[in-house]
Amino acid sequence: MAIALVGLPGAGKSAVGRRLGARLDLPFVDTDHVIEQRIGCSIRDYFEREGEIAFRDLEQAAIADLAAQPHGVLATGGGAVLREANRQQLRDHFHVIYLRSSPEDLFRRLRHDVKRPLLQVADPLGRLRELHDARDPLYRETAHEVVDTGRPSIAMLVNIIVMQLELAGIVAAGTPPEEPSD
Ligand SMILES: Nc1ncnc2c1ncn2[C@@H]1O[C@H](COP(=O)(O)OP(=O)(O)O)[C@@H](O)[C@H]1O
Ligand SMILES: O=C(O)C1=C[C@@H](OP(=O)(O)O)[C@@H](O)[C@H](O)C1
Ligand SMILES: [Mg+2]
Repeated sequence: MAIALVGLPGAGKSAVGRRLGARLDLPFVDTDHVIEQRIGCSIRDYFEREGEIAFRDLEQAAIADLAAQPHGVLATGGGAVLREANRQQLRDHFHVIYLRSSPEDLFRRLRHDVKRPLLQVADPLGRLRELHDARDPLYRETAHEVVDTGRPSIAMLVNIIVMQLELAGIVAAGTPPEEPSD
């Protein structure tokens, strides 16, 4: 079974994905982590040094590799849906869930974050609004289902996703629920 999470930076793809993998007893992979292992430095440093297009090429290669043997829970980077080839690979080989969030909620979560290169600007909330407008249709086009992340905690989101996967017959019913620890 292969599940991929898409959504804007801060939507919870990495945090929810890790806990979802543990809950379903499936391996968890983060494309950003795969890329960092390959380049031997942080994505922020790579972005600054080599530019966005070089990063997108690495991201496309990582997604193609992971889609060749789809298994487990995959957290993508927020820009993975920008390329048509990635959208197709994800849609064809994974059950894709769009973690939808408002720019305002994301801003609250990421205000003090320094790791996300696209948000190191004077007006990060404005940038998040632009990213949301440009990408929301692409996330929707790629995803098989949409989960709203505005109010639920990470633990609740894991429970909501498992319930939806059970209802859709993608995982067997009866996985014990996540403890609400946050
Ligand atoms: N639903 C949520 N409620 C509270 N905090 C969250 C939620 N989703 C994510 N976070 C927090 O927001 C930050 C960004 O989450 P992360 O998983 O790295 O996002 P992404 O991988 O989508 O960019 C992390 O500190 C994470 O713990
Ligand atoms: O939105 C984007 O274009 C990006 C999101 C990041 O991942 P997260 O969505 O996990 O922050 C990372 O892939 C890179 O900085 C580019
Ligand atoms: Mg992430």
